[in-house]
This record gives sequence, C-alpha cells and structure tokens, in this order.
Amino acid sequence: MAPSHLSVIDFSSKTLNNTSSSWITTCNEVMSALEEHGVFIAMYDGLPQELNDRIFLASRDLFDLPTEVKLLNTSDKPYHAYIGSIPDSPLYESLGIENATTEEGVENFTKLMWPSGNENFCKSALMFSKVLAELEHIVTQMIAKSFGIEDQYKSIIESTNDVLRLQKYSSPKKNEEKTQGLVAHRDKTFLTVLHQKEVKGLEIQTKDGQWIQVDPSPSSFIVMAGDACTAWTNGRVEAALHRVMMKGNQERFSLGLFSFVRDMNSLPSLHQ
Ligand SMILES: O=C(O)CCC(=O)C(=O)O
Ligand SMILES: [Fe+2]
Repeated sequence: MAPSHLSVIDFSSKTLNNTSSSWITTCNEVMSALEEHGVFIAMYDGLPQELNDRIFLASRDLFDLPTEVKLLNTSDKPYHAYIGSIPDSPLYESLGIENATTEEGVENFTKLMWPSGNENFCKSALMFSKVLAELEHIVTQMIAKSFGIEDQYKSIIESTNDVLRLQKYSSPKKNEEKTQGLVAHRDKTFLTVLHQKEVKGLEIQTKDGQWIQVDPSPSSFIVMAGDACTAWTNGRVEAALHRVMMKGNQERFSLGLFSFVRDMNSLPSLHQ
C-alpha cells in the first residue's frame, strides 16, 4: 500500500548545484515522489519573506476590484482567465496572468486591471512568478535528467507558457462542516507550483484513496504533475488528484504557477 504521506524535499540553495552529489539524491527523490503520488512538497528558500507578504497583499487588492473589472481578464484558452461564481465551487474565484515571467505579460495584465497603474502589484507579481519559475525549472531539469535527456530540459521549458493564477476562497459560513472550495481535479499542466498563505485547504489524494491535507508555510511549495506530464511520460508520472476544502470563518488565498504545454509535439521525445 502507498505510504499516506507526501514527500518533503529540500530545495534550499545547497542542493541547487547540479554537479553536487546532493543534486543527484534530490533528483531521485523528485522522481520517486512523482511516480508515487504525482506531487511533493518542496522546501525552498528562494522567496524572501517580504515578497511573500507583498504578493498576498497585492492579490487582496486584486480581488477587491469590482467584478466587472475582473471579468476583463479573458483568454481563448481554458484556465487562463477570470473564473468566478462556478456552481460546484461557489467560494472560489481566480484570475490568470499569461506569460507571467515576462515584464510584458505582467504589465498587460496590470494595465487591464488598473488603467492608471499599480506598480506594486506589477513588480510583486513579476518577482513572485520568477521565483516560482526558478523552482519549476529546477524540477524540470531533474525530471529530464531522470529520463537521460538533461541536455534537452530547456526545450521542455520553451514548450510551455507559465500562467500565474491568483486564487481566493471566501470563508464558508461559521460552524459549518468542511465545505468544498474547489472540486477534485487534475491540472492540465505539465507542472503546477502552488503556494498557500496561512489558511489550510488544499488536499491531495494518495493512491490508497486517502485525502491528505497540505499545511501552508512561507517556505513550502507544492509541486504537482499535470495531465501533460502524464501524457509525456506515457503514464509513468500520474497527475495528482487534488481539491480544496474550506472550514471556519477565514478566507483563503493561494497562488500558483501553471506551466501549460503549447504543443505536445514540441516536447522532446522519451525513449524509455
Ligand atoms: O488553491 C489551491 O491550493 C489549489 C488550486 C488549484 O488546484 C487550481 O487552481 O487548479
Ligand atoms: Fe489544481
């Protein structure tokens, strides 16, 4: 039976040198965690506390905008734009910033939401996306190494588009039992890197059917494989089934970098 806990993997700067033996050890840990659960918790010291605080304050400002402004966040691709008032997850609301690791991507979004500008939001969102992308790229490099194609990991990154999603869950009514914040699903991404602030809610299903709650902390990030990773690895890495359950009278904010594959044919092929 699968162990009913998620792997916690150290990504502090000391493991980031890809010639060190700890890098190889981390590579193996990443691959076995992804094969076991499709997800792991990365302990990563790349996000300064000040930026952590700033990005969550900035996302509060964003959700405080009138709905008609948030509805301007549109896209022709699913999961890239504003989502709100969905019948099976009424507490959930989210917006998406395409090309979130580029100045242009974040500036375009900021101008749409605040035509007279919001430098604090713009800077925080860009810096935050870059931190998450750095972690995502290290994990991608490790996956590529495990498949013997480390020299091609950049072409995986170039085949994806990073969308920063900002997510808010309103508090359920007081004294209620756990209420669904977001319906159980697998992401369509190659990888998703999530970061939650203080309020718990994210749950991941293990292969033995148990739901495990993931506790938030400023230095922990949830790295999840999505459907595109399952397709690319021919099922070797299964995307993690996850959901959000809310309890109590606190609202919840979470942020995620979602790497969507532009064209599956542009990913390097695996000869397993
Ligand atoms: O809010 C979270 O922690 C998870 C969000 C999520 O799973 C999603 O937007 O796909
Ligand atoms: Fe998700």
